[in-house]
Amino acid sequence: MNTLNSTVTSEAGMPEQRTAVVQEDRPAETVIEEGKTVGSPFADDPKFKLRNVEVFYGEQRAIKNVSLDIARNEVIAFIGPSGCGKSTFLRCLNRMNDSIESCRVTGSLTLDDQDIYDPKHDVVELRARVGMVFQKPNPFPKSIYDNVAYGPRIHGLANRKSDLDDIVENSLRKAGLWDEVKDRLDATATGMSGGQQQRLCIARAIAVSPEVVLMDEPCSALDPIATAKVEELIAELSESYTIVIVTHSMQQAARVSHRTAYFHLGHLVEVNETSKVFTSPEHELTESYITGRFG
Ligand SMILES: Nc1ncnc2c1ncn2[C@@H]1O[C@H](COP(=O)(O)OP(=O)(O)OP(=O)(O)O)[C@@H](O)[C@H]1O
Repeated sequence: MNTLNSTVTSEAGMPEQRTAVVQEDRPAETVIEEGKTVGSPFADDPKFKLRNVEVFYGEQRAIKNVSLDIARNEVIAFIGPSGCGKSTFLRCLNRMNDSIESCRVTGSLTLDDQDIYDPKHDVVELRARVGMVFQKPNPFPKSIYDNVAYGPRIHGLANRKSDLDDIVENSLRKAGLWDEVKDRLDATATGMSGGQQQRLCIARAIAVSPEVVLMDEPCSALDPIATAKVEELIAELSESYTIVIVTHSMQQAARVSHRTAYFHLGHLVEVNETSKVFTSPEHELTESYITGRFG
């Protein structure tokens, strides 16, 4: 028997132990060494630098000593079995977890070397820099125009009506929606199809010129055609923005992302170039997940 001086979690989700005991006849890769991520979790010039991040819901530790860089203008996908902590970790990046009373985040999280959890950090400004698109399209019960104009108005980004018109048009164009809605900007947004609503939410997120867009399963409520449109959009947006996407679909991760991060029971097990993760994963748990042995 070998003894590891670190916390591990077994593939079967056995309780954590501070000291891991590995059976000789069991490959070492089936255990997770806490804080050790295989592959390439770090970048030369990161946008986000995340170190030893832990997230607690009350006593429950949902994210366990995760360190990761998110590079400028990359699309990185977070994948892993249900409940492994993908959304929790994503929500740390613009402090969306702040609204959950029992939630506590520790570790170092910087955006362009600024500590985003510094109590002096302006959360409204952070969320303008790091926008978010949710699983279910959630347009405001307002007109299409007002949905996109909302952010620029509250952030004072346009002095004149014509400036606001330009922002609305550009955002809708970038979201691939302008031609479909330009003749009915005053129509209520909730009357649009689900796919159009989700692209409107993307237009709303980019209207405030964010640097990063977080997407939490943005296509899970969409049909295949609407999904394909959003995926095309992600590829176009990646020229201007850093994109972090949580997805249950491995095919989607493979189609849209440059790097893929595999989470398991709150640990970040492996991060690599997406093609490598899906063709030759380094960690046995990643391989088990992508080959459908669990998940
Ligand atoms: N608001 C909350 N309060 C308490 N526990 C929570 C809360 N949100 C998530 N959790 C717990 O934290 C862990 C990680 O959940 P999270 O939703 O981040 O996982 P996930 O990988 O995104 O899951 P899924 O793929 O099912 O959406 C789970 O055990 C979950 O039950």
